[in-house]
Amino acid sequence: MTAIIAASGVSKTFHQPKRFSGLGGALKGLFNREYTEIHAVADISFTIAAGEAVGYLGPNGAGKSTMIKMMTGILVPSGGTLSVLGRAPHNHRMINAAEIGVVFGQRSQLWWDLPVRDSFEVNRHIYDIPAARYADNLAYLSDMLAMGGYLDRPVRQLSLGQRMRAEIAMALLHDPKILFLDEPTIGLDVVAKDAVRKFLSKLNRERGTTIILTTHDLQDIEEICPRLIMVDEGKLLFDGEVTRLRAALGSRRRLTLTFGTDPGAITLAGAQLVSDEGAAKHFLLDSEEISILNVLTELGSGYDLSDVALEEPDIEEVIRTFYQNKSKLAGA
Ligand SMILES: Nc1ncnc2c1ncn2[C@@H]1O[C@H](COP(=O)(O)OP(=O)(O)OP(=O)(O)O)[C@@H](O)[C@H]1O
Repeated sequence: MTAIIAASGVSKTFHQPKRFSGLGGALKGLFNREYTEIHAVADISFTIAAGEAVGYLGPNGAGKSTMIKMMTGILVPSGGTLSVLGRAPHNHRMINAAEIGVVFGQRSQLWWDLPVRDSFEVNRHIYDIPAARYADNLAYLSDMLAMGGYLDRPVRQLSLGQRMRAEIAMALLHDPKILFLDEPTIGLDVVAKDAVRKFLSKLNRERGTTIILTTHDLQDIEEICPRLIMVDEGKLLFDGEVTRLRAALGSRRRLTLTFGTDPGAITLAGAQLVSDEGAAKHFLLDSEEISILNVLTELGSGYDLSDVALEEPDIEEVIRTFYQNKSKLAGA
């Protein structure tokens, strides 16, 4: 697959004027400008292929929005090279804008007092979308995002969930190859989050639209993005499949064996008993290699086993372990 986004040693440094306290400090600041350097993005490299869905994750101030703003051409990198669809985005903002879609969860692109449909019409003119394609896309998006009931209502009357669905539709009317989303589910309730996630996942699968999203919500990653890029303090900490992250951290799967009657104490090689409720026993498996078949063979016959459940470690737990074990990942 060809890379449609390539970042090589990309960095972004902001220079913020130092503030001094008190009146004397304010005067000092006027005549003696000193700056603090903020390395919002520091030497980040990755490539993204067409059709991928990638989650960009990190704590507050990690540099996620700054990276998205560079990829969309809003900010100019301070160092390194960045290419989106074969071009440096900040040098080709107009052409770049025609081929990408952008959704900023906290900033609306819709016109507040106009009906949703009118905002869409504005984009139709800006992007010069042919009438038939516009009609097709509007029908598809309106159906997929269940917007039929509110297309003719002013944006200010919409719920946050309705508005977010309209924001996403607005960003997709011109058929962008890449959709960037900065915190698309922030502030939404569970039902609205679910609708947004299902749609994005379907869009990626059915239309092959490349998706890059930043989020604090790990469930966004679980449901939309097989690949995860993690950053902290501007630096790249992990880039790979969520499953590889789990394996690298040794996060363990949880096995629950349920019996018709309490079989008493049970020990299994390769598994550690973490809680014993009599008829239900919970184990943590020591490694990725152990399968249910291994366990059942180890257990042997003669047990009144009624259910076996194997759960992947919760992603929240994986990420927590990650931040506690950053160094372990260096060689992962
Ligand atoms: N225009 C700016 N001028 C100065 N510093 C900035 C500017 N924009 C961002 N920063 C700083 O750069 C760092 C990274 O900010 P950024 O918004 O990219 O982080 P983030 O990971 O998106 O955070 P959050 O999850 O809180 O949105 C922060 O320390 C922030 O204060």
